[in-house]
Amino acid sequence: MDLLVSILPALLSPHSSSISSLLVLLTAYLFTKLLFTKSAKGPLPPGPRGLPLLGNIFQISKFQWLKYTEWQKEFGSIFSLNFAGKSVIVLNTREVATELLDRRSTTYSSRPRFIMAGEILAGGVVIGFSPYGELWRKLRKGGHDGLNIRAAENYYASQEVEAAMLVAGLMKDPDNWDDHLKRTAASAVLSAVYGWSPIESKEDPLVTRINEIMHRLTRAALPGAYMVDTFPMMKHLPTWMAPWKKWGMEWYKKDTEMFRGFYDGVAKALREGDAKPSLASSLIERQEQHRLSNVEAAWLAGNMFGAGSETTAGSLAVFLLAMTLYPDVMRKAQQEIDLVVGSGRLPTFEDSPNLPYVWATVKEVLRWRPVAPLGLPRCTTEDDWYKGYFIPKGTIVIANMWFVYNYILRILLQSKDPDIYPDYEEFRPERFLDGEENNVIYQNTHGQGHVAYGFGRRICLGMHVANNALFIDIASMLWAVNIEPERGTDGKPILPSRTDCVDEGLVVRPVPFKCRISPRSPDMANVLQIVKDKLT
Ligand code: HEM
Repeated sequence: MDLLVSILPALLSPHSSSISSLLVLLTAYLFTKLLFTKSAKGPLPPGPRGLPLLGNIFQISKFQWLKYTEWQKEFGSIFSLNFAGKSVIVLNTREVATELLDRRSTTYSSRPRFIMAGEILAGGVVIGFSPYGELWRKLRKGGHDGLNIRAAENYYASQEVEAAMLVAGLMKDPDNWDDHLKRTAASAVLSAVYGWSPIESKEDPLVTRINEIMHRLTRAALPGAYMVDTFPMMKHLPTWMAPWKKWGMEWYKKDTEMFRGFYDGVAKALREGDAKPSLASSLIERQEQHRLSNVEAAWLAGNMFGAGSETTAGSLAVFLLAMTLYPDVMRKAQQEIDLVVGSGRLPTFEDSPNLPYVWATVKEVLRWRPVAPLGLPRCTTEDDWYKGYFIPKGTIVIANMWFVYNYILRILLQSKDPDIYPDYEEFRPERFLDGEENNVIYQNTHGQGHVAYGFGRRICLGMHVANNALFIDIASMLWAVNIEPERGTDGKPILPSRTDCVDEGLVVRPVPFKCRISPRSPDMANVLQIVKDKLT
């Protein structure tokens, strides 16, 4: 995801414009305008007025999901925008997102074309960028095999070890909590993907190398970054006329070699009977059945790091923010853990059925501040009509989860209990539990209770692995430490901002903030011994 937030912000961002890209956009506008005028078969959904030719691109603020939420008030559940001739629709309610992205998923499951990022730099084999079709189906099935809800259980043991390492890191070096979150998220994804042993630092050279690939792809997906994305014909220029193409192809070669190396390493370990369960090992075992080439399988595995690492780390940062602001929630979750787990050992996945409040906290983290508030953009593959509005083939579709996820809860809770209705801005895990501590499953949320993992056929492929990682990390942190606001010299708490966020391209996360992380038990040596026992 990877390119999650980056792509769309990028597609829409006025900040990246230069004179040349403006010219490109203008020309593109004239072509597309002509096309759209000819093919229009009905009114587009309503939307804000834009500038002649350039449409709405300069009206999009830095955090565009907030702007969309504002426009939703004026235009309702679905509105359309014009980005220099490119038609975009934004979905703002559960009804419309479920109707289009879930029920009509044959038409709404493709992605916009990313020529430089997806086709040249990544050889057309990045699952998140792939158009809806045969290749995407193969990749998705292969990925599903190693990441589905059952397969995700194979990674319990390594996720528990990661959580113990996280706790040890936070206890010894609490001020750098963000580094520990990033390390653990990266390490846990690599372990699930390749079965590797934990990495020691977020600066590990392999992690840096994979991060570079993901950031290269993300940057290349920005509009105006490469003219070939506006003039697809340029893809066919010979490399002597197109140095960018040569550069892209060279990186593709190098990155493919690296991903092949990782993949072949797992194949070797499998042959030697020394491989831990992982996505790569499941791909190797069933590669023929999935009809995946070595390169496709190697990139499929390699991509997961980009999709899973920063999203998980960002969500853990949201958790720390919530605990800093909502001490009652922290204490309630700790009480549950103390009752079920006690103080003599760390929580494990065996405790999972007995920790409903911790699970509700995981869901609330994902609902309250989704790290991918716009998901990944979709693209329609057929003309469509919705409530009398025409949605042409090739329209970019954005689900504004920032609004949708709040909206779902508002509507559902309103019908159940009007008293709970106004509090959707609060962090309140109880909304996911009935009075008896059973999980409440809201309809049309793919069993999650929120839509932070997206919709329909392209819903997040790694959501079970992500849920489990969040669960065990959160349970272990709550077991080991208290998380409180910093205090000023006057002893008063300095509360971090509830809402300020930073768009890091890959994810949207809370702005850096300080909090005080301290061991719960006065006997820190004993706790560290328990952690150490877990790690040996
Ligand atoms: C808290 C963590 C995570 C969040 C919030 C998240 C969220 C998302 C979202 C919103 C999408 C777009 C879905 C759509 O188009 O409707 C997505 C796609 C994807 N995610 Fe995640 N994700 C997370 C973790 C992971 C992990 C751990 C992995 C892999 C191990 C992963 C792999 C993927 C892949 C491969 C896709 C592309 C699916 C496709 O296009 O078919 N994600 N994710």
